[in-house]
Amino acid sequence: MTPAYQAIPEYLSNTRYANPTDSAPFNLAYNTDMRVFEWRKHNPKNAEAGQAFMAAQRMGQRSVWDGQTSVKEFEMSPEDLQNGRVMMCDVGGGLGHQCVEFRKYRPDLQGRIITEDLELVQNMISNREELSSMDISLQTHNFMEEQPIKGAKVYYLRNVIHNWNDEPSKTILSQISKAMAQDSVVILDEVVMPHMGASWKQTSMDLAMMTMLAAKERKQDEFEKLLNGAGLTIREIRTYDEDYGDSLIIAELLPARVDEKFEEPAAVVEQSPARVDEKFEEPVAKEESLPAMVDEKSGEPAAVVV
Ligand SMILES: C[S@@+](CC[C@H](N)C(=O)[O-])C[C@H]1O[C@@H](n2cnc3c(N)ncnc32)[C@H](O)[C@@H]1O
Repeated sequence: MTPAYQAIPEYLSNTRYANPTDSAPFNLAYNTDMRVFEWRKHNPKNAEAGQAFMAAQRMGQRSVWDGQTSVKEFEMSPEDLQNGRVMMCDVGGGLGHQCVEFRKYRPDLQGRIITEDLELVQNMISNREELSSMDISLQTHNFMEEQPIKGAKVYYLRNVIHNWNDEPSKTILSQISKAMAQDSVVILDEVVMPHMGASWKQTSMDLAMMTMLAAKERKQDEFEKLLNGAGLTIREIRTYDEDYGDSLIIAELLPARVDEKFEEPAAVVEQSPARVDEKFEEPVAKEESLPAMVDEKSGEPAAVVV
């Protein structure tokens, strides 16, 4: 990462100090047009170090699976269990470490767990026996493409969306929303930035995302707008680490999307922009959010990774 940080002044000077959205200082430093994840395919040693770091990065910090944060969304009905429904689909789950931690935390919650990531990454998994003994399966998946796991109870994404700017994030979330059942939820496990007075831990994460990936940490209203664009809306936010603002953002299908997918009465369609307005007091124009909702095409400062 260091060469990318060193390239920041030159990169910003070249781009007239605009917020990076396509390329990043990383691209200048490593003289490549590829994004980090693509570049790592050609630099397997870096890829391995990056994945190991992600698995370990929050050690010593407060874990989301520590008994203080409700995980009620994962609870399955007897019918769900009988039908073999997937309880947790960890999208961009890396080496599957969050699934293992979740199982250890709540062994009483039965239901299938699937961890998804790129083939290159899943080839690095060395504890396959441990995963299968915990009923955790691997699924190779590019999250820009159709989500193969349909109707999971929870689609969980930790530190995934902060790696991408808005357009690709919308694609990732749309692929999931298309696969959701009426009662599925998406849980984003991400930093939620405050409007003012961000801590140094938060700003260092934000800087890392900009430097490596032309991406960013987001505020609550930015998450809501992004989710709306993928047919989703925030149901609840549970912050479990105040220093970082690490939070579970629980999102469900927008009522309009439920009607569209499940052919239910359309009586609540008009509520969706109002809900956003109410919650965040932002003028969310109907023209802006509704077409997007239905557009299917489309530790320490150093301890921050992509
Ligand atoms: C910041 S890491 C987070 C990993 C894990 N969720 C965690 O919290 O430790 C982002 C993950 O996204 C994966 N990823 C990047 N591009 C992907 C793609 N197109 N499809 C699926 N996974 C991808 C990376 O391989 C990496 O494991």
